[in-house]
Amino acid sequence: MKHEFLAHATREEAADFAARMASGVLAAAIEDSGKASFMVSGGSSPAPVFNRLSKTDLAWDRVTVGLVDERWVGPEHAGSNEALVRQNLLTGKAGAAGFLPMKTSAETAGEAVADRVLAYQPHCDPIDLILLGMGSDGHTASWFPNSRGLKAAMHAGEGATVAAIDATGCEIAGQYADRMTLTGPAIIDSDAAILLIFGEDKREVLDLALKASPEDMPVRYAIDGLGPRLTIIWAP
Ligand SMILES: O=C1O[C@H](COP(=O)(O)O)[C@@H](O)[C@H](O)[C@H]1O
Repeated sequence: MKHEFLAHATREEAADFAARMASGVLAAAIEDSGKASFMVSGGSSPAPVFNRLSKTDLAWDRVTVGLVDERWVGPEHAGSNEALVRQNLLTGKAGAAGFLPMKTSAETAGEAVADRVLAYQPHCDPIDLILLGMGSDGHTASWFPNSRGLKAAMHAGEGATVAAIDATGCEIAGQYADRMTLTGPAIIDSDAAILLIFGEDKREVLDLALKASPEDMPVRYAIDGLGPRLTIIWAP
């Protein structure tokens, strides 16, 4: 069985739907097990969903929010995914949620992997909900085509929740080459997933990815692995 694809007329409607779906999934997980893990992406797409969720009634003190990936810069940096999440999601009602950073004081993402694998393990067993994005090169998380560490990250062993990526030379990664990302097993074992994409250009990228190999367009690996647990939400 494959993913569900939902096209909305506007980005506002898509963000409303994604926020409603996310709060429903998290509430069900809390009802089931008393807690929920919510792994979120950075980049430009998720902020409208974060803003809606931050105003949503939920037992946020039972939710642990973590990152799908991080650029190896501190939270004071404009490119930090942690900063985006703190400013847009972890405010208001959602301010009661716990937060699991990826960035540590280690010099490089690689040096922090062992520590972050352990920190993320209890919350990836499996992840209750993951919010993915997709770049115009077909990357998701920090799985950049042709990046160093991509294969090891996608095909990591069970329990290896995070990995380092060196995206030097990958245009879309820009100045943020040193990164940490959730691994293949962490992402594709998630109980539920949303892939949020905006714009006609990204719909074309998605169409290409559905015909491409996971190595060329790594979002394909997440789409195939998640199958019916994935909802793709798109708006022009
Ligand atoms: O660098 C990143 O890019 C992707 C896609 O971002 P977008 O700006 O095109 O929405 C994002 O999912 C990832 O978390 C981020 O680090």
